[in-house]
Amino acid sequence: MAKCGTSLSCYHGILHHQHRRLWRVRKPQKLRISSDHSCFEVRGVSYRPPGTQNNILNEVSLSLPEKSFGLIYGRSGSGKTTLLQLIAGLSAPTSGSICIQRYGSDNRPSHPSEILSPEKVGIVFQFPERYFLADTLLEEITFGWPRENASLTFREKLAFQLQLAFNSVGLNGISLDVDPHSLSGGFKRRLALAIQLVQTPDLLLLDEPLAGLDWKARADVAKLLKHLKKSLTILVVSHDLRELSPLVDKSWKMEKGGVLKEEPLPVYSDKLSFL
Ligand SMILES: Nc1ncnc2c1ncn2[C@@H]1O[C@H](COP(=O)(O)OP(=O)(O)OP(=O)(O)O)[C@@H](O)[C@H]1O
Repeated sequence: MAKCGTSLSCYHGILHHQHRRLWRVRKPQKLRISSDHSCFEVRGVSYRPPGTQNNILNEVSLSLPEKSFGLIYGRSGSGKTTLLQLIAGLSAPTSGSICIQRYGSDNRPSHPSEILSPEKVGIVFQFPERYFLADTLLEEITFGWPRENASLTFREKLAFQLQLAFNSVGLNGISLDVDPHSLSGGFKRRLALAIQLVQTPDLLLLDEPLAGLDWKARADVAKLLKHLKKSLTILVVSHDLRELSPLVDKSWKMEKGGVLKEEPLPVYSDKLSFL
C-alpha cells in the first residue's frame, strides 16, 4: 500500500477568549428531516447486570434521526456509558429493544422496525489512546484485519475504506509508519475515530470525546465531529456541553437511577456576561 506524506498537518489556530458566563437554556436546533427518514431508537430499555439486584438503566427510550448529532449528559455514575455499551451490542438489555425505524412523509413508520446490528455501530471509548497496541499507524488501524485468506477484492475494498477514513479525519498528511503513541492528543483521537470509520458504521457512539485534551485539541476534535456529522449519525456522552452544544440536534439528561429525559442543553451565554 502506498504511504501517505510524511509531515504532520498543522493545527488551525483558534482565538481563545475567557468570558464570564451565565447558565441559560439553549433553544433546541430545528432538525431538518427529509420526508422519508430513519431513526435509531432505544425503546424501553432496562439493564441489570447479571448477578446484581438493581437496574442501572430504567425504561430508557430515545429516538435519533439519521445524520443528526445527539448528546447525553448527566451525573457521573448515572448509566450513560452503560447505555452506549448496550447500543453497541456489547451487552444485551434486560428488557426493551434497540432498533432502526423507517418513517414515511406522514412521519408514521413505513416499514417494520429492524433490530440494530452491532456491525452498523462504531464505538470510541473514553481515552481510546490508552488501548493503542501497535507500533505504527498502519498496524493500529488494520489490527484484526484478515491477513492471508481474504480475497484481493476484499483487501482492495478495505484499503479504499482506509483511505476514505484517513481523509475524513484529516490523517492523510501523516506517514503510516508513525508510532501512534507519538501523535498529539488531538491526532490520537482522530486515529481512534478513523479505526471505527474504516468499518463504515451508520451510527457512531463516542464516550467523552474531548476528555483529557487541551483547549486547542478540543476545538479541533469538535470541528472534526461537525464535519463527520454531515455523513453519519453520532451519539455522544459528554460533560463538555459548551464546546459540543453548537453541534447538538437532540439532547437528553441521564438522571439518577438510570432514567433518561429529553432536555435542551444548558449553555453559557457570553452576551449576558455583563450581568
Ligand atoms: N457490570 C456491572 N455490575 C455492577 N455495576 C455496574 C456494572 N457496570 C456499571 N455498573 C455501575 O453502574 C453505574 C453506572 O455506570 P456508568 O459507567 O454507565 O455511568 P456513567 O454515567 O457513564 O458515569 P461517568 O460519567 O462517570 O462515566 C455505576 O455506578 C457503575 O459502577
